[in-house]
Amino acid sequence: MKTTFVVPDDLEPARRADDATAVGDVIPPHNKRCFGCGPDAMQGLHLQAIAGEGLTATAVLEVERRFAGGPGVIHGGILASAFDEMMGLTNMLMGTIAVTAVLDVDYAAPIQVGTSLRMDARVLGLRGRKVYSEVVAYDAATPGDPLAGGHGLFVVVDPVDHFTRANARP
Ligand SMILES: CCCCCCCC(=O)SCCNC(=O)CCNC(=O)[C@H](O)C(C)(C)COP(=O)(O)OP(=O)(O)OC[C@H]1O[C@@H](n2cnc3c(N)ncnc32)[C@H](O)[C@@H]1OP(=O)(O)O
Repeated sequence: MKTTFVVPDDLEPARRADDATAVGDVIPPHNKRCFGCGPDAMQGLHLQAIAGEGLTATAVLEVERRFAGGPGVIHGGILASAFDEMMGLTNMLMGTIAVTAVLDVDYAAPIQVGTSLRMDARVLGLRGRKVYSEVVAYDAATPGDPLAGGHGLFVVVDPVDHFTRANARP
């Protein structure tokens, strides 16, 4: 895969929170109406990310017909949303909330409607409030070369302050 996203080579190590979701359990949605993970988002992706060892998580997105962009293949924005959510949920294993500042997607191959898309995400490391994460996606039925990959730069925020200010804008 190819990417222009630059991951600093001197990242600080990130640590799993003591009370993080147990390995093998679903990371709870951060908002029930979230387009990516919320059970109450009627048109959403309904991602269920299973916490892995350390700061990793895995989920499967069933690429439904409603997610199409070009004929028979996933819409690029849907894939970007899924990647954003996967990394955002995985970041939560640190016990912090981090919002996306930069999202980079490598669309390595077309992904057909009907694919069970396995996404493996992990936190790469920190630089102050900045969190660097990555995600790689495969066809769950026939694992081989990745179909797509993503990187994100997230910034840790105080969620009450962040969302209060965001919602107060005129
Ligand atoms: C609820 C969480 C669940 C996750 C679900 C999935 C994630 C999402 O989709 S979140 C929604 C989409 N994202 C957003 O709405 C975020 C909107 N942006 C913002 O609120 C702000 O720009 C925010 C919080 C990212 C940064 O603002 P602020 O807190 O003032 O931090 P700021 O001081 O500007 O930047 C902090 C660091 O990040 C860097 N940074 C910030 N934005 C960028 C950027 N676009 N590119 C590169 N670096 C950046 C800064 O340079 C700075 O670096 P350093 O510490 O080395 O100086």
